Amino acid sequence: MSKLKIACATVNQTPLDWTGNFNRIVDAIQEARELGVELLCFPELTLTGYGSEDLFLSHWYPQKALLQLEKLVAHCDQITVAVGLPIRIAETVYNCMAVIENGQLLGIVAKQFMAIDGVHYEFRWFTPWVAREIIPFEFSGGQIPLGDVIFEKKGVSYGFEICEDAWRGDARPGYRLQDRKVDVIFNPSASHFAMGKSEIRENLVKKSSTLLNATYFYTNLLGNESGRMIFDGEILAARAGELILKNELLSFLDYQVMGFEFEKENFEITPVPTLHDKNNEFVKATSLALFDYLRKSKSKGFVLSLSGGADSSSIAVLIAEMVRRGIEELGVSSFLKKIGLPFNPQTSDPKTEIVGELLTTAYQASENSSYSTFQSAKTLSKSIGAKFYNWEISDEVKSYTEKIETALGRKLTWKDDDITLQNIQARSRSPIIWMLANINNALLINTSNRSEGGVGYTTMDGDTSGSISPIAGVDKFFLMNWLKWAEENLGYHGLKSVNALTPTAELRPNENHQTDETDLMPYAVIVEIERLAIRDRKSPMDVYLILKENLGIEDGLLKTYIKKFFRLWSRNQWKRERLAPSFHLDEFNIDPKTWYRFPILSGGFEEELKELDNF
Ligand SMILES: Nc1ncnc2c1ncn2[C@@H]1O[C@H](COP(=O)(O)OP(=O)(O)OC[C@H]2O[C@@H]([n+]3cccc(C(=O)O)c3)[C@H](O)[C@@H]2O)[C@@H](O)[C@H]1O
Ligand SMILES: Nc1ncnc2c1ncn2[C@@H]1O[C@H](COP(=O)(O)OP(=O)(O)OP(=O)(O)O)[C@@H](O)[C@H]1O
Ligand SMILES: NC(=O)CC[C@H](N)C(=O)O
Repeated sequence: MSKLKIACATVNQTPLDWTGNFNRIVDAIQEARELGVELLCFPELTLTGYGSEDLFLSHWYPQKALLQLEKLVAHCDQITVAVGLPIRIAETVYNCMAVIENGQLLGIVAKQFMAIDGVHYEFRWFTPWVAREIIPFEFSGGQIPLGDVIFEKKGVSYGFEICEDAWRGDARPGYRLQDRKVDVIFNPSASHFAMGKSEIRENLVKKSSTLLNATYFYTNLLGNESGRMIFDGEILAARAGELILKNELLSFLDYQVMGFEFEKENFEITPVPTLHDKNNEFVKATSLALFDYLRKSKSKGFVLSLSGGADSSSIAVLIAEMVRRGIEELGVSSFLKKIGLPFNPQTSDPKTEIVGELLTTAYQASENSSYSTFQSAKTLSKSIGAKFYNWEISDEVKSYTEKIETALGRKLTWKDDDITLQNIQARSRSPIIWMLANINNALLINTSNRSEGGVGYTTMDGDTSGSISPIAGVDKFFLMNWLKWAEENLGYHGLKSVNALTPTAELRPNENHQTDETDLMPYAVIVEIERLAIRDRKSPMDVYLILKENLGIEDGLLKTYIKKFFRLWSRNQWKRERLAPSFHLDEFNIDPKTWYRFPILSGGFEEELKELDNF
């Protein structure tokens, strides 16, 4: 029985970077050839990038992708390559995989099921292909089959389930591939990263291999392709229910190629061990996403208003980790070249030096800031090597306040003007930190987390200022635990004082002892309500009935929390519409442009909350 060396490639693409996308594919093919690979599968929509959005709807974009495919054919000598691209036929666009062999296009497979849940909106761009249909397609002066096509190489037959195809239970194309007795099924994917997702995929791939009686290969795109979604570049293979191939996820490399020698029979199965840890997944995904965002936006670094509290401190650590992981995997010079930083580290600690070049932090004290947050910010910033500034915003706050008092002809007081007096502090920090971002040509980081976003606990154009919002997809409860984990497991001893603080906005006079949780409710409760109300789309009454069983909170208090959440949620949709782009990191998020849409103006659940009150 002949053997066939099969591999998958993952690749970090960018919409509209035609040359870069093409070259990375060609480089991966070259590496595969050097490894003796005979059949190589790339992820979904490799030639264009998955996140091309409404470019897919145009005529010229799929046409140009087809020209890229024509060009690629010449690079596929002595190898079979499957690569993803959009194909337009008259007024419909299909999400396809093209199979090229020895300088010839053999055929094109079209996706049958559209991904439409959570962050996916494929029906906007693509039409599902009808099972069993195959049509002739004109290509380079000839005709090739397009549709529900299968292929064969050296006696090994193979077919495709394109990403979502595999997630559709009994309807999945894999069952018909099984009827057609294929030996190998490839799943080229563009599957968004979410903590815990890799384990779900492993189970899908293992189950598919037994269910469909085939060796099942899976390959995902890599990196922060186009802003919000992160791809983890996962490559997997399973046979007879055992995982036999898995790569290192969330790589900083342009591409990875991984595979093995396939035999129909006599195949020795060596299961690969796997390890899943959300804390680790979070830091890997976010640091890679920051790296890609930095280089793809051609920015020169990051600016962070660092309060010493949990949110801003977690971002400082994520940027330090971006440098640590990046130089560990790419090496110092390659890392610096990729981000376009003309800089030569002079010491034996390049990581700290590079953090100093890339990250500028500033503590901006108001009259209500405490010495402990200042110490915490300074210690952390210095410990990672970031630039640290420290100034007061009291003059600006005083100047604005006096101007409005003169205009109104009255004094502002904490009794009558609480929110105004809080917000002016947060807003006075914004213009000056934006100046640093402009001077450095750097990205200003917004520090919002999902819990704050859910209840709008943030000042618009104050602490919402920023160009990216890296942690807006995770809840505060998770972040606080993650920071403790990072102090212990990643060696960030500078987090000791951060982890000792109670979350507070420090916007009211000190004698008020303001804390986030007294202003709102315990963060652990926000998480529970948010999961049910947003992730599971439950009504206020359902949220109450479920939490009443699970949380052990006094009835009246629980109702108060739930009412507060739904009221604040509704009132603050407009704020979520205005947050800087954020990364999708968890099983759900509250970003109106990706996971959760909600009316900006609404009745705010008043009827439902009254029913809850009267229950
Ligand atoms: N539907 C709608 N569409 C568009 N705009 C709408 C709107 N409803 C209200 N607005 C506008 O919203 C404004 C109110 O929003 P905004 O000015 O942001 O202020 P607001 O949401 O009223 O207050 C900010 C809250 O965030 C807390 N905070 C601020 C800063 C930092 C932190 C921290 O944790 O460190 C916490 C602060 O304690 C306070 O509870 C109104 O003046 C109005 O202009
Ligand atoms: N004294 C300060 N100096 C610099 N930036 C500040 C200061 N106070 C607040 N900020 C900015 O406003 C943001 C919002 O504050 P918030 O309290 O929500 O977050 P945090 O202080 O980082 O964390 P925590 O809520 O745990 O205290 C901060 O992340 C920071 O960017
Ligand atoms: N691109 C897709 O088809 C995504 C499908 C699937 N829901 C996933 O997240 O993996």
